[in-house]
Parts: sequence; structure tokens; C-alpha cells
Amino acid sequence: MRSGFGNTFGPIFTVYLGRTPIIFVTSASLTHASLVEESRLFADRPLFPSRKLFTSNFRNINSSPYGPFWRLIRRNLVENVFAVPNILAFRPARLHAIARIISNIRTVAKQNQGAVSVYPTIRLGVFEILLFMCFGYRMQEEEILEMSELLLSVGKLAEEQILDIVPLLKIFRPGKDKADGTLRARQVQVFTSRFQKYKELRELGQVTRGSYLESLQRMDLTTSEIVTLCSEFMLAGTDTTVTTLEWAMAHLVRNPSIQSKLYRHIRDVVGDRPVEEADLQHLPYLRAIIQETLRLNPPGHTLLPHAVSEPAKLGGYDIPCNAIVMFDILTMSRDPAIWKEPLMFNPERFMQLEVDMTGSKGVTMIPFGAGRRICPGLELATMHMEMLIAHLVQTFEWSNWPAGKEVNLAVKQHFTVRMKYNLKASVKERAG
Ligand code: HEM
Repeated sequence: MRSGFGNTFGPIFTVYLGRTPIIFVTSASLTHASLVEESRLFADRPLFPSRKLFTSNFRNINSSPYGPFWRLIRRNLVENVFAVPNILAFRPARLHAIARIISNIRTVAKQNQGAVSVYPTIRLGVFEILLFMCFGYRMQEEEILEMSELLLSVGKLAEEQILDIVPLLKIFRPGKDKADGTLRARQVQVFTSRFQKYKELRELGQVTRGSYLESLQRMDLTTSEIVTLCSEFMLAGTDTTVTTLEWAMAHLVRNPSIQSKLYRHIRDVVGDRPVEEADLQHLPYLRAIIQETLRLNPPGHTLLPHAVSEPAKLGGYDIPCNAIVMFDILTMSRDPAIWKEPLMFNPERFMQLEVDMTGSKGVTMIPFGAGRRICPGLELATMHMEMLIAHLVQTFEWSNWPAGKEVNLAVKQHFTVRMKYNLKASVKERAG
């Protein structure tokens, strides 16, 4: 099990790929010194040429250079869409999607002697919740599948960023530019047809107010930019959340006593009825399980690439403006100097310890980043993960499939760092 690059190469080191310096920061204190104490300086992003097309010329939140446009679109997301009353307005969509996931699990289990592949069974439900928040109306099954397949193709391009750093590698991807152009045209066409449907339903008073699309249409943005921003919302929120859920379920399958403790904890607090959002604040053990999962298996082992807006110094190193700065957060969250028995899955540690995942007072684990570029979806994602784990464990008992076979924790880098072998588990309906 990897503990991060830091153990091998030290707290900060540079690798050259072609002419581009890539500076890896692996220490928690240097991460705090840069992302929190010098937050403004380290809040820029490198501009990868291959992303120009799919980001409408770097006009989405994650790729936009630090500046007024970034501030405007980020503030819109945080203050309008992610405001608590607005999130609560989408509660019916969440409950609908959770019910669908549970029903899918029952169907799949029935067809496969009790066995369920966790990732694919959960993914569409999480995607559906975000689609609803993005567009304000419930899409038909085939529309959801079309959007999902389309965005999986768009998301795959993020895995090809190496081509920007070493352009020579492009010879292994002949026809890439043409294929990208075709995909972008399809993305714009499919999204535009959804915008049209939104307009029709809105005129009939049949949309949930407060969607991301509604907020974006109030701003001075082009259709292409709105397509890009809606796509980012879906891409940033789906696989990060589902990857973490799969890891959490893997740990619960590997640790039946922790799973039983969670089940009893939920029963003690809420009784027999399904967990609701208002219960979450009374379920610290549930939160501890999510935190421990994010510590041991953050869906990104590094943050998104950062850059400095002017030449800087960090840990005695010069950081030039053309450098790509990578924060290796896995090293920090598995650092034995910070965490006792760091490779052990032990949610109890969070029952005794108040951990600030935003890193503002000091960095120990920052699965959502820290400073100005911290993930704006932190609270929404946490709520979705807690609700889903609670319902999955309330409804079913999860165990190894086939019985006696250990869960394999090998990793694979996709858009997120996922389980190399999709978790397949056996589910048994709980008595009630
Ligand atoms: C378990 C779930 C999630 C994790 C672990 C996660 C993690 C992260 C990380 C590590 C970053 C990069 C921070 C940096 O570069 O410093 C990020 C950025 C971002 N995330 Fe998330 N994320 C999650 C869910 C979500 C959700 C649900 C949304 C929205 C629907 C979202 C939207 C974004 C956006 C827009 C950015 C770019 C922020 C910026 O550059 O200013 N994320 N996230």
C-alpha cells in the first residue's frame, strides 16, 4: 500500500517533463505555508492547451486563472446553488435517487445470487441527484444515460493531460484534435437540447427553482460557457463522490465489526425509520467512517495542478511561474508523524480527535484541498456520502463475495483513484 512520494523524495522536489518543471510538495507544513498562508499567490492554475476547447478557453471554475472571472463564477456556485436552503430544496431529488439505488441493488442482487458491483450500481443515482440540481427537472432514464455516457467521454480527456507536458506523445494519438472537435460539438448539441427543455418546463412552472442552470442564465455568459460550467458541475461531483463511497463500502466489508457498530449507532439514534438529512449531525460515527475513508483513500492522491501568479519561494525552492505545483496529499494523510498506525482503517481516531479537513488551522488531511481553491462541493459531497452510506447499511448487511475472499485494495488511476477491481459484495436484507 503506497504511503505517498514524500517518504522517498522528501518534502519538496522537482521533476522535469520536457521543459516544464513539476514541483511536488509532500509535506503538510509546506502545504499550509503555501495554500493557506500564501493562499493568493498559490491559487493560480497552469493553462493546459488541450483543455482550451472543453473549458471554453479556461472559463470554468477549476481551470480558470485566479482573478475576477474565477471569483464571479465560484461565488455564484457557493452563494446561490450551495446555500443551505437551496440544497434543502433538492431533498425530494435526493430521496428519489437513493430509493432508486436501493431498488437497483435489490434487482441486481436477485439476478446474481446476492452479489452486487458497488460502483456501477451507485454511480447513476449520484449522477441523477447532481443532474437534478444542475437542471432543476427530473430527466428520463434514457436522457440520464445519454448525459452520463457523454460526460464519461469528456472526463476521459482529463486523463490525457500528459500530452500537454510532453507534446511529442501526441504521435501516439493520431486524429485526436478531430475527435475532440466532434465530441465537443456533440456535448454542446446535447446540452443545448436540455436547456431548451428546461425553458419549456420553466414556462409551465415545472422546474425546481434554484438550479445551477437558472443561476448561470442570470449571468453574462455564452451558451458554450454554460455548457462547460454545467459539465464541470457533473464531472467534478460524480466520480469523486462515488469513488469515496466504493472505498468506504470496501472498508465496511473488510471490517464487519465496524459495519455492525455503524448499524447499531444508526438504530440507536434514529430507530427504524430511514435516516434523514437532519439526523446526520447526530451521527458522529458515520461521519468518522467517511473521514477515515477520505484519509486513507482520497479520490485524488494529489490536488488539481496549481501555479503561482508571480515567482515565489517555498521551502527554500524557487517556484517559477511556468511550474506546475502538485500537492501530494496522500503522503500527508498517511504520514506516521501525524497519524498513529496510518495504514489501518480506524474510524475511532476521529471520535477522539477534532479534524479540520479544510486545513485552515494546520494541514493533516486535505482531501478537498485547502485555501482559495478548496473544493466548493465539500459540504454537499459529505452530505451525499453520509446519506448514502447510512441507507446502504440500514437496508443491507454487506459481506465478502465470494464468502471468505478478501477484498482487494489495489488502486487504479482513472479520473479519480479508484479500486482496481470493482468492489463486488454480497448483500443480505436486514430484518428491519
Ligand atoms: C468526495 C467528493 C469530492 C472530493 C474529495 C473533491 C475534491 C476536490 C479537490 C481535491 C479539488 C481541487 C482543490 C485544489 O486544487 O486545491 C476540488 C476542486 C473542485 N471541486 Fe471538488 N471534490 C468532491 C466533490 C465535489 C462536488 C460534489 C462538486 C460540485 C458539484 C465539486 C466541485 C469542485 C469544483 C468546481 C472544483 C474547482 C475549485 C476551484 O478551482 O476553485 N467537487 N475538489
